[in-house]
Amino acid sequence: MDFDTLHALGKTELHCHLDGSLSLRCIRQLAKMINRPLPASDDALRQLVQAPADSENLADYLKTFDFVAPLLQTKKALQLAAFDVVAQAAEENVRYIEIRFAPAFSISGGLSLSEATEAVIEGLHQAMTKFDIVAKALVCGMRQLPNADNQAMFRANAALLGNGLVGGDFAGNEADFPTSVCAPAIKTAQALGVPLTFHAGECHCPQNIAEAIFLGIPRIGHATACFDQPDLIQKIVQTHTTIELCLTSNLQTKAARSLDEFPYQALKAAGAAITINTDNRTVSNTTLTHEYELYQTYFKTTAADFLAFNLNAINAAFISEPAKQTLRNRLQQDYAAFL
Ligand SMILES: O=c1[nH]cnc2c1ncn2[C@H]1C[C@H](O)[C@@H](CO)O1
Ligand SMILES: [Zn+2]
Repeated sequence: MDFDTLHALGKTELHCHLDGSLSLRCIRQLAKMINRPLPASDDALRQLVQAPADSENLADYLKTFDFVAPLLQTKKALQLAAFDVVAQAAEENVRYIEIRFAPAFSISGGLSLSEATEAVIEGLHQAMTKFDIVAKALVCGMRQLPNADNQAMFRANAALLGNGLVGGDFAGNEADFPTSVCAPAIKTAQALGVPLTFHAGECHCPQNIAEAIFLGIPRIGHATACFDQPDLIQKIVQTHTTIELCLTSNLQTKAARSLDEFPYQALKAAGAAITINTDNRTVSNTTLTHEYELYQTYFKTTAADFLAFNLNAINAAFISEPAKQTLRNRLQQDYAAFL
């Protein structure tokens, strides 16, 4: 399929970070609101907000996020940011998206942990009235923060569940903060009834994936380190764990040092529920259409595969069964001409 066809295909995205996906136009708008000077040329700005081509690891990649954090400290900024990311997704025919962000990184201007989320939800709602897309929010605990902080964040946000907020995640510094360290906050989120996904396997540590599954988490972001672990892949299949693959991001963080270390083929062959995601549209300089193009080029992924991955995403989405059925019908229609 050519790029225009891939662009036109209906899509779904479970794994997209708000702060890593702001358009340059939105970054300029938010910077202006706080009188922060930015380079005049988009090329120069891009250098500041994209992960460096020579990132050595996840920690290196994550440094890029420090640049936008000060821009996301007011209700208005978070609303505009959420609207902006949904608009980008709708433009490439994403029918359903879950957008995640860390409330703890948006409270230095005086917002509370739940006000930050309310602002994101407001932006998502505004975008849904304008575009043909369903957009929901996930709140991220951060691995490097104390469990008490992540627990406070989930407690503060639990009341918003079902009202635009549909679940939670843990992101951040995996190399220094393994899954076991986060177990108390994971258990708190689960006790509060927060559906969870979880970043794991970006640092050549399959144990972090295994522990997340053991803790009962039904979706794993990345899971890259399972690529040469047949027993773990079997576990993923047996437990019906859905995997949120992020190809470009993995090559940048060196979670996969080559395509051979990317687990797509091994997971697909084993019958695992995989999904395709951008992770960070701006930091990784990608779009979902571009990711589809890469899968097609590298792995000969077909329209039937793409449909199957979209249906996997719908199955694992943190929304009601009737809402899922509406999206499934829509995607079946989208792909009918290509199968
Ligand atoms: O790929 C990632 N792995 C771990 N953490 C990540 C990744 N992409 C973004 N993050 C972090 C940085 C953001 O500030 C935070 C919330 O979106 O999530
Ligand atoms: Zn991520």
